[in-house]
Amino acid sequence: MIHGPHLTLKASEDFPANDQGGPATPPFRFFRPNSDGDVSLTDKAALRLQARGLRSAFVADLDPMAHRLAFRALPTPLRVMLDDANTVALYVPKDDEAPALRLAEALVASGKRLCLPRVIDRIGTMDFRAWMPGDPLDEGRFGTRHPAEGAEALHPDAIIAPLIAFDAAMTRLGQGGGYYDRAFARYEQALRIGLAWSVQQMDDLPVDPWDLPLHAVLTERSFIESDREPAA
Ligand SMILES: Nc1nc2c(c(=O)[nH]1)N(C=O)[C@@H](CNc1ccc(C(=O)N[C@@H](CCC(=O)O)C(=O)O)cc1)CN2
Ligand SMILES: Nc1ncnc2c1ncn2[C@@H]1O[C@H](COP(=O)(O)OP(=O)(O)OP(=O)(O)O)[C@@H](O)[C@H]1O
Repeated sequence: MIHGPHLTLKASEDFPANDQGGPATPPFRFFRPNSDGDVSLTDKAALRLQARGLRSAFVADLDPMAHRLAFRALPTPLRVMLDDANTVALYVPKDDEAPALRLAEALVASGKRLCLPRVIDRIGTMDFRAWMPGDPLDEGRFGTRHPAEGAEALHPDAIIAPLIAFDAAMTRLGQGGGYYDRAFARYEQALRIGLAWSVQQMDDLPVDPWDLPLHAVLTERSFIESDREPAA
């Protein structure tokens, strides 16, 4: 539907190279699998394994100062994209995921209500519960954390989502539970914004029929925006 060659990208904001004192990292490119290869790199599970390894090596190698500074600011094009969004969903990062909660203060300062996902069951259902910096978090499934019991359920206007990998067509590869796919389908008017380390960008991820493309991805180096109308 929305995927395809018509979906071209512009780098709306490329952060100055190495402005955070971090290592210069060339964009990673996956080798396309060849037809007689014995490892299918198009297989989502194999891609997840490799992408997790890359992400973890990248984060381990990151200069501590660069890590501390990453994702601290809300870049102007993202701020503009979020102009009409009252309620923004962040996530509590685990493992080496991009540190989404660092955006919380800036979002609150620009008048947004925040919410976080709460996993409801093991078959892919989650909802979004109100949260403010400083509010307590409960332990959830899969090592995730979510707002405490009783936090108000909110309808997000923008969903800032974790990911394992993304590509130039704004395809998102997640943990494989389908939690975000379902949330994107349920809140189909909401903006879908991926948050990732730049090393998580790959060439041509496989697309399943239920995959909805992201509207933008924010990395520690750039803000990559799809050129189609947001929340169409
Ligand atoms: N930080 C964060 N929160 C999130 C997600 C996420 O990807 N990251 N989710 C995105 O969907 C939802 C939770 N779903 C998740 C599904 C699988 C795993 C995961 O790490 N799976 C491990 C096995 C863990 C286990 O079974 O205990 C794995 O696949 O190796 C994490 C979250 C909602 N909250
Ligand atoms: N809108 C939907 N409704 C019902 N099931 C869905 C929907 N979207 C995806 N699924 C199911 O979720 C499962 C996992 O999908 P996929 O491998 O694309 O997950 P993912 O996007 O990587 O994970 P996540 O969204 O949890 O980060 C698939 O079996 C798929 O059938």
